[in-house]
Amino acid sequence: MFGLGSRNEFNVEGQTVVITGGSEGMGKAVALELAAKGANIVVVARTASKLVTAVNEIKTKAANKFKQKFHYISADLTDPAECERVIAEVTTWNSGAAPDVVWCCAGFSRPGFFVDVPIEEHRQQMDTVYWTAANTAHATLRNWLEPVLPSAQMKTTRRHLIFTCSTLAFVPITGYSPYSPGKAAIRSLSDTLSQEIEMIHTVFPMGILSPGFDNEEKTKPELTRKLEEADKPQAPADVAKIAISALERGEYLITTNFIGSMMKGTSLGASPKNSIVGDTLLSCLSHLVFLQVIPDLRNKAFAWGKRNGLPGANSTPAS
Ligand SMILES: NC(=O)C1=CN([C@@H]2O[C@H](COP(=O)(O)OP(=O)(O)OC[C@H]3O[C@@H](n4cnc5c(N)ncnc54)[C@H](OP(=O)(O)O)[C@@H]3O)[C@@H](O)[C@H]2O)C=CC1
Ligand SMILES: CCCCCCCCCCCCCCCC(=O)[C@@H](N)CO
Repeated sequence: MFGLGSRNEFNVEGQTVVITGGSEGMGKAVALELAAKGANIVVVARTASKLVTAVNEIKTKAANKFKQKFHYISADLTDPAECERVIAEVTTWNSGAAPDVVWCCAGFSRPGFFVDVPIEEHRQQMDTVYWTAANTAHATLRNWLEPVLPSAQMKTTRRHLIFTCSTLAFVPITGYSPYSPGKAAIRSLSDTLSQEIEMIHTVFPMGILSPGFDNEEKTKPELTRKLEEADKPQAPADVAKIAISALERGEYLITTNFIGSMMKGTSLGASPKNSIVGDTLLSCLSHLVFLQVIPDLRNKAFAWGKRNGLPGANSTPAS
């Protein structure tokens, strides 16, 4: 938990890993990295054609192509029954053994000012961001924690359930109101589960140069772009590598760059820490930094509002 040892806390060689949202972006990058480390991989997303292409690419990265297996399942994870089906199908495919690692990467953002985004879309974002993760976690943990008769017990490897959040769960930015609340809910679920089980980790990326990012740029307000200009979006492969190294060190809340760590520091609260000394110092330092950052963000928003008017003022009223 404290990341002090040199032991690899996330050895996936020979293990079976399920990655939701594994057909593109960060999820696919995670799949490619873990295939190269010797894992069997199952990627899950809705669009089968993208999954087929992804699996073919993931296969080429296998450390041992004679031993490793690859599979995809098309499912809409906003539906809890679909998550149960996914875990059951993986278990059958895996010769009756549950997956060892489940990494929730599914999700995307549809930015816009709160009043400009129809209320149904806010609810859909909660489904896409929070419920895909919570449904997957629920189905997985029910499977993992199911009591087994002593005579049927077998030695299981160390299991890991990993959520993919966003640093917006630490520091919200205007324009992401359809999205950040779902990510903040994942963080809360993660902290709650960390008191129940030891196998939970959550990754908080900054911008990722993925197909999802290209899409969100289409509806992102100019002000949002301005407020996040300090962020230099990272390549999916870099985000995957940095997150996996942190998992190997046994970290719990994982950030992928300096600004992300500052955002975590200022919002660490009662979350379990990776390192008592390191995280406490980070927290102190980031609180000092944010004394200046918070008014800066607010002033930029105020100045933008003065120039452009209130959100919603020019939008057509809901019918
Ligand atoms: N891009 C960014 O800047 C950032 C992204 N993140 C988070 O990181 C994760 C990965 O993002 P990114 O790399 O951009 O991903 P992409 O948007 O590029 O890919 C999203 C993946 O999720 C799948 N997916 C979406 N909805 C569902 C659903 N209902 N059921 C099953 N699968 C679904 C998509 O496939 P399909 O559409 O076929 O279902 C696809 O495989 C997400 O959780 C995102 O919120 C965090 C910080 C920044
Ligand atoms: C030294 C400290 C300075 C701190 C400045 C704070 C600036 C805020 C940057 C916000 C960046 C948001 C990245 C997440 C994006 C995301 O999750 C979406 N792209 C969704 O896909």
